[in-house]
Amino acid sequence: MEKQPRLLCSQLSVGGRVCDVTLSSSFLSWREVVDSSKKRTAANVYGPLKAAGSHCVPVCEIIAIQETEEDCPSTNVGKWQKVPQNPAGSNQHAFTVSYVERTLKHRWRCSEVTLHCPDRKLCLQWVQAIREQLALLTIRPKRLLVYINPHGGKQRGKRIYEQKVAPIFSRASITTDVIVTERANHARDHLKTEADLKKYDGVVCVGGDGMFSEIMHGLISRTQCDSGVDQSCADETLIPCGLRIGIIPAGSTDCICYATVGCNDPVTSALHIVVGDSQPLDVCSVHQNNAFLRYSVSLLGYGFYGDVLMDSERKRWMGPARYDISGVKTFLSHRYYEGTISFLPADGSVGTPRDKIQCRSGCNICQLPSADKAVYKVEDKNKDVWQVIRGKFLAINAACMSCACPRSPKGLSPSAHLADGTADLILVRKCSRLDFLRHLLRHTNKNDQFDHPFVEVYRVRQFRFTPRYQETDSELDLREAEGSSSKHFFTQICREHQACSCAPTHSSWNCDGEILPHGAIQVSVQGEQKWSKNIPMGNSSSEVVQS
Ligand SMILES: Nc1ncnc2c1ncn2[C@@H]1O[C@H](COP(=O)(O)OP(=O)(O)OP(=O)(O)O)[C@@H](O)[C@H]1O
Ligand SMILES: CCCCCCCCCCCCC/C=C/[C@@H](O)[C@H](CO)NC(=O)CCCCC
Ligand SMILES: [Ca+2]
Repeated sequence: MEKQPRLLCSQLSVGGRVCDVTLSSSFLSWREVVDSSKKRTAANVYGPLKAAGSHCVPVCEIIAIQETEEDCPSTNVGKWQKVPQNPAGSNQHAFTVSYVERTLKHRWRCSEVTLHCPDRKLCLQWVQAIREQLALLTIRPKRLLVYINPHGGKQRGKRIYEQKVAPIFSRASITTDVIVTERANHARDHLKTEADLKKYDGVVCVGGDGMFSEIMHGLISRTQCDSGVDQSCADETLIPCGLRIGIIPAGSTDCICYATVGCNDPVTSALHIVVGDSQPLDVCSVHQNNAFLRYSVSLLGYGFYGDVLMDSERKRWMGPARYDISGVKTFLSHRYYEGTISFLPADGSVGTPRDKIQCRSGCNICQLPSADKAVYKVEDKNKDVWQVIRGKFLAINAACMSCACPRSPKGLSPSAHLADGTADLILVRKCSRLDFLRHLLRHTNKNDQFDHPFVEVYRVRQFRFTPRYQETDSELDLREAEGSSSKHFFTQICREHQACSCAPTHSSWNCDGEILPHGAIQVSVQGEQKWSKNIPMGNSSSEVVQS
C-alpha cells in the first residue's frame, strides 16, 4: 500500500477497544493499540492480536457516514430515549461508517463500524473529514431513474428492490424516481420519448436480460434520435449515450449481470452502483438489408438457442424453469439448419476464443487503444477478407461477452471480452445427439466446449448469416455448382413447391433472450469506444479491484 499523507489521526474506541484511527485521501484504517507492557499470551505471542485488530477500508468503498445516536431504555419513564453509548467508559460521541465488505464468490455486503470519540468536536471533525473525501468521488451517482419489471424471473423484482436495494441507496443518499413497468416496452418507450434524462446520473434496471435490453434500446435510440443519427444504416457511427445503466438482477438468466459482476446478487449490484463502478460493453448492431433490427450485448443464437427461446416463451408462467424444460425438448428434437455464414475475423492482438484468458475489470485487451485492437494492421494480408462457411448446423452462436450465468458459470465463450470490439462466433455443425450432449454438458464443467471436431469458433468483428431458404438464386446456383447435379434438380423442385414435405426448417435468432424472427441478418460489433459511456453500473470484478 502506497503511503498517503494523513488527513486525520486520533485514538478512538471501536467495540470497547482503543484504536489508532487514521484517514488519508485513500484509506480509513483503525488498529487496536497494543499495550507493549501487557504480558504476552499464547494467543498473541506470534503477533496475531495486532493483525486481527487492524482494519483498512478504501475511501472509495465507504458507502456512508453518519453521527450515531444509540437508544437505550430509560428506567424512570419506561420509554426509549436517545443517549450516547459509552462502551469504553470515557467517550460520549460516536459516528458510524458503512462500507463494502467482500465475501465469497464475488459477493459484496454492507458492513458497519462505529467509532466512539471523547468529545463532540472531534466526532464532528471526523464526520466532516470523511464527508469531504466522499464528496470528491464525483463518479458516484446522486440521482437515479429506476425501472422495475414486476414480472421478470420469479416475479420478485419489486420485493428485491424495496427490501434489498432501496435501503442501500437511501443510506448512500441517492435519490430515486421509481417506475414499476405496466407492460412490455414501457421502460423503452418512456426512455425514448418522455424521460427527462438531464435529471439523472444513471438508469437502473431491476429485471433480467430482456429488461436490460429494453432499457439499452431506449437509451441508444433516444441518443441517436436527439443527434440525428440514422440507426437503419449499418455503417453509421453511433453517438455514445451519456447515461450508465445499472443492473439489479431479478430475471431468469441474468447473464449480463453475472458475466460483468461475477454473480447475480442484488445487494452486490446495488453496492457497485453506489460506489460508481462501471464497465464498458461491446454492443452488436443487427440489421437486415438496410433495416435496423436490434442491438445485442450477450448472445445472438440461431438454431438451438433460438428454438429454446421460442419454445420457452410459451411457458413464461413456469418462471426460470421454462428454460430447462424447453432446453431438454429442443435437445431431443435435434433439428439442424442449413445456411451460409460469412465473417470478418478480428486481429490477433485481441487474443483468440481458446486462449483461456478471462476478461476482468481493467482487462489489458479491452484497454488497448481502439487503433490496436480488432482492427487490421496495414501489413496484414487478411485485411478485410471475408471468410465464408456453408453447412448444416445445430447452433450458430455469437457471444459478445462470455455469457456466464448460473446455468453455465464460465459461459458460452469463457474467454470472450466485454469491451474488445469483437464477438466469438461459435458454429456447432450437425452431429449426433450424444456428441451434442457432450458439447452442451461442457458448458457446465471445466472441460473445453470447443474441443470437438464438429465445433468451430472464431473471433470476429462482423458476420452475416443467410439461411439456405433465403439464399438468392445466384447464391444457390453457386452452392449447387459445388454440389451434384441431382441435388440441383432436387433443390429446384423444393423451391418451386414450397409445400412439399422436404421444406426447409426455419429457426429464429435469440437476441439477448428476445425472439428475432428474421433468418438472414448482418451483425457488426460496435467498437467499445463508441459506447464508453453507455455502461452498466455494478459490474467490475472484485478480484481486480482488490489487486
Ligand atoms: N410490466 C410488464 N409486463 C409484462 N412484460 C414486461 C413488463 N415489463 C417488462 N416486460 C418484459 O418482460 C420481458 C422479460 O423480462 P426480464 O428480462 O426482466 O425477465 P426474464 O425474461 O425472466 O429474465 P432473463 O431475460 O434474464 O431470462 C422483457 O422482454 C420485458 O420487455
Ligand atoms: C440437455 C442439458 C443441457 C445443459 C446445457 C446448459 C448450457 C447452458 C448455456 C447457457 C447459455 C446462456 C446464454 C445466455 C443467453 C441470454 O441472453 C438469454 C436471455 O436471458 N437466455 C437464454 O436464452 C436462456 C438460455 C437457456 C439455455 C438452456
Ligand atoms: Ca467482446
